[in-house]
Amino acid sequence: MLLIYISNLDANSSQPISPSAYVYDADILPQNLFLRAAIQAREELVGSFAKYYADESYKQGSEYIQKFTQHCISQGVPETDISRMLLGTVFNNVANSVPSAIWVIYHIFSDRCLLQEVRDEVEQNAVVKDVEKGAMDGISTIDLSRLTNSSHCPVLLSTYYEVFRYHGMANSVRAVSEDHLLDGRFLLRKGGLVMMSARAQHRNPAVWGPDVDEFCPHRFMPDKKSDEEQTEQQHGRRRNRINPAAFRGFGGGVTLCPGRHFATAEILLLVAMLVLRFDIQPVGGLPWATPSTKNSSQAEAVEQPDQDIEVQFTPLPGVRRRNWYVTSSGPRDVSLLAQA
Ligand code: HEM
Repeated sequence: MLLIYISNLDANSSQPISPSAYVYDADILPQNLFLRAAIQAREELVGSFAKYYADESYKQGSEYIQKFTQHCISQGVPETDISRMLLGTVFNNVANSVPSAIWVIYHIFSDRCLLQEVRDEVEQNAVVKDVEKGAMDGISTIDLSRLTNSSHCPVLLSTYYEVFRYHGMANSVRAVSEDHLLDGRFLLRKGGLVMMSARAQHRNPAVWGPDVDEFCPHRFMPDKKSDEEQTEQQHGRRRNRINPAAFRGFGGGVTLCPGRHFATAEILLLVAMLVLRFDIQPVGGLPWATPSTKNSSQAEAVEQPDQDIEVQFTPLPGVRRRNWYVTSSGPRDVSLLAQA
């Protein structure tokens, strides 16, 4: 087996691709020898989930677990495979959704101006019903479709995408099904594997511009086209805009993450609840420390902070005893998540 690692795919450019490393030939890395501890840990978890199903404990599980299991059963998935699939979804939720949520919360709350912008747009555009019962009590309803729509919550969504651009580190793996000369330079041999690093793509200045190494929450704001740009487009010329294919936060192609809308809904709802209900400050006082990420597991799609960030929640006045409901009124507009 041949594994090729491509680190500099520039989706906007026809410049040659520069692989940073090619590695490993000839099936010399048998899994059970080199990955023994990982495989053993995986099998232990699968065993625990199998017991969870065998003694029907899952029936006391969350609605998510119930629906997941019912779906697997209705699709004829064998019982032994359900516990393996459950391990996959738990891994995705814990390993990817949790650090992603942490980064969105961190970036919004550590920037007072950004916090105010997000708070204002969520309050004004995503809270659709506010039935007051008294000064403190009340029922508020958040529309998930508006949270995930760039015409209603552009700053929140732009910050969300920027988190995946800046902290995304997925390595998409593809098997080579036939010999192929990539870009006229690199021979991909049938039977080999190709790994594509999102981190390299997300840090390519040719695609993202000179501020590629900065976290820019407004980077993905919907375009407000200038007159000049509109004229350029009318004449069939296109500016060098961000190519959606350069965004690999959730991978791409046929293995584009099928959990992306679920993850987006749960993260944006959590963030909306936090900005509407709390102020969050670091326990040790300002400024916020930026945690390092050098110990991040390469198996995960998003960097993980090396240190805990201890924070203090202060409830905002006026919303302490409010009940919150969630509705979903229409289609989402998460264009960067829709690309295949
Ligand atoms: C913020 C959270 C998440 C991130 C950043 C993320 C990212 C990714 C990435 C980068 C891939 C690889 C795509 C490729 O190779 O091109 C992937 C695949 C996958 N993800 Fe997610 N994911 C997240 C959440 C979830 C959740 C919550 C689930 C399930 C409940 C899920 C289920 C899957 C599955 C099943 C695949 C494999 C798809 C296939 O091979 O066809 N993901 N994800």
